[in-house]
Amino acid sequence: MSSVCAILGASGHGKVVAELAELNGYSEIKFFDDAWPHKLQVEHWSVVGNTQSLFESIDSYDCIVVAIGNNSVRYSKHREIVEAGAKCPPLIHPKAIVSNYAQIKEGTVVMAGAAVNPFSTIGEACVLNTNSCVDHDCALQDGVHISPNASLAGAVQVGEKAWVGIGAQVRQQIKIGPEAVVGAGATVVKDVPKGKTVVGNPAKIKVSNR
Ligand SMILES: CC(=O)SCCNC(=O)CCNC(=O)[C@H](O)C(C)(C)COP(=O)(O)OP(=O)(O)OC[C@H]1O[C@@H](n2cnc3c(N)ncnc32)[C@H](O)[C@@H]1OP(=O)(O)O
Repeated sequence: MSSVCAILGASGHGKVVAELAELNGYSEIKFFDDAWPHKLQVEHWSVVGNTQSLFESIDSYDCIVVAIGNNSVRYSKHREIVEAGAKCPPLIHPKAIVSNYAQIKEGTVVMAGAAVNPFSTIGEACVLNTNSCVDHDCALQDGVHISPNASLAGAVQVGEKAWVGIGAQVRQQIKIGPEAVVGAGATVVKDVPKGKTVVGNPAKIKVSNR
């Protein structure tokens, strides 16, 4: 029997999510994007409607993933579709390593090479991107993005909708506030306040953001 995955957001990230869904056994992929009907295709997959048409057909899908890079938009759209009754199981790449003792909530995607170690918890609509590492006892709230090759040491806490940039590293037991941004390549050795952007090694609050 065919199982269908709907993806909201016909973006580069959406393409990675489409292949991830195929690897998770979904035989049919349907994209939705507000650029429809102007945009009808993303690579070989069809864009079949916009956000409104997705809501109108929400019961038709075995899995719905919001593949929008912006953390706030992704999380709020995810909540709207969940409240409308969508099924949003997490998608985990067969070559990701997720501990049996970790917890991953709905709407989250775990890309190739990512690792999640024991007793870490990952909220809803998060992105654990390619080769990212979430070590033991971390707690990630909803809507977080850990970019490719970024690493969290043990017991790091990441607040709702925070973004850890590509190749960043975070020392054990650090708290990253909600909606904070850790810049690409940063080394975080102090807590990051809510909504602030930090860059560099050691990471400091970006001047324009103080
Ligand atoms: C699969 C995927 O593609 S997932 C996406 C992966 N992408 C990422 O992880 C990107 C993360 N984003 C960043 O690192 C961004 O550069 C941010 C958010 C830190 C800053 O973005 P912006 O506010 O647009 O900064 P902008 O590019 O205007 O640069 C402003 C200054 O900060 C510096 N700066 C920007 N980012 C960094 C960084 N990561 N580390 C050090 N300095 C930086 C710039 O050199 C510039 O300095 P200058 O004023 O002396 O010339």
